[in-house]
Amino acid sequence: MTVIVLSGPIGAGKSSLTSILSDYLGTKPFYESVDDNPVLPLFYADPKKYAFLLQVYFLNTRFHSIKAALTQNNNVLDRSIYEDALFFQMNADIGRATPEEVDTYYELLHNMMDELERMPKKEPDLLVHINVYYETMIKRIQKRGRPYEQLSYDATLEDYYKRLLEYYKPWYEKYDYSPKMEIDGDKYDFIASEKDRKIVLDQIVAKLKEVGKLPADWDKSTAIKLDA
Ligand SMILES: Nc1ncnc2c1ncn2[C@@H]1O[C@H](COP(=O)(O)OP(=O)(O)OP(=O)(O)O)[C@@H](O)[C@H]1O
Ligand SMILES: Nc1nc(=O)c2ncn([C@H]3C[C@H](O)[C@@H](CO)O3)c2[nH]1
Repeated sequence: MTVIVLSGPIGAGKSSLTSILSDYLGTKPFYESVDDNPVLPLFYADPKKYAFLLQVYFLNTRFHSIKAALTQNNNVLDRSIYEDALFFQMNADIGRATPEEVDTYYELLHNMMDELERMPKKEPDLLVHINVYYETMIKRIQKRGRPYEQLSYDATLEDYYKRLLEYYKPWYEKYDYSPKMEIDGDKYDFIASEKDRKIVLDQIVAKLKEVGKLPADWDKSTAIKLDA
């Protein structure tokens, strides 16, 4: 049973790579709740009012996803519960949560993490982190075109996105729930370029072999599925 979690800033390419990777490995994708998320547009319209509610919404959906992923066979998760506190802490640090909300959030998070400790499989097998510079992030956000994420919708989003990038570096360094690896999301266009997609998939396969989650002689052309 192999569980891969993806991480990275907004627009880094997590959903896209989740789809590519799960397709390639023949595993099940778990996507972040965005288009069906009723709180997300409310948050971007009034972040101070909705930061806590949005976080509880994401935390709840991420808890469901990680529990399902850790109990079923072979999954890829687009952003996981391990990234949740990064977002909440950043929003709290810029005054979007009361001390009571901060306390309640961390109590809830710790409760959920304790539950995961009791699962037969407790942690993912690999974290794949996509790095992007601010310029790439903005280009991708514009390309995808969600109205409420655009700088033209709210000019303060520039600070928010830059700050988010700063929170990711220490977060990645500290992350120790599983082996981890970084993908250069600035350099590789794994959407349009077949060559780049192959390079990125090869990097991930090499890491899965290194951590013993794929046999050393695994090859896509002859493989049926990931090692159970
Ligand atoms: N490596 C890449 N090269 C070129 N375009 C990319 C790349 N990765 C993603 N994109 C494009 O950037 C946009 C954002 O990608 P995607 O939705 O996968 O990001 P995400 O990390 O899941 O974002 P979010 O954090 O908001 O959920 C999409 O239009 C996608 O086609
Ligand atoms: N505040 C907040 N907390 C989260 O945990 C979180 N996770 C994702 N997002 C926002 C980023 C993209 O706009 C959009 C899709 O990733 O949702 C979040 N926002």
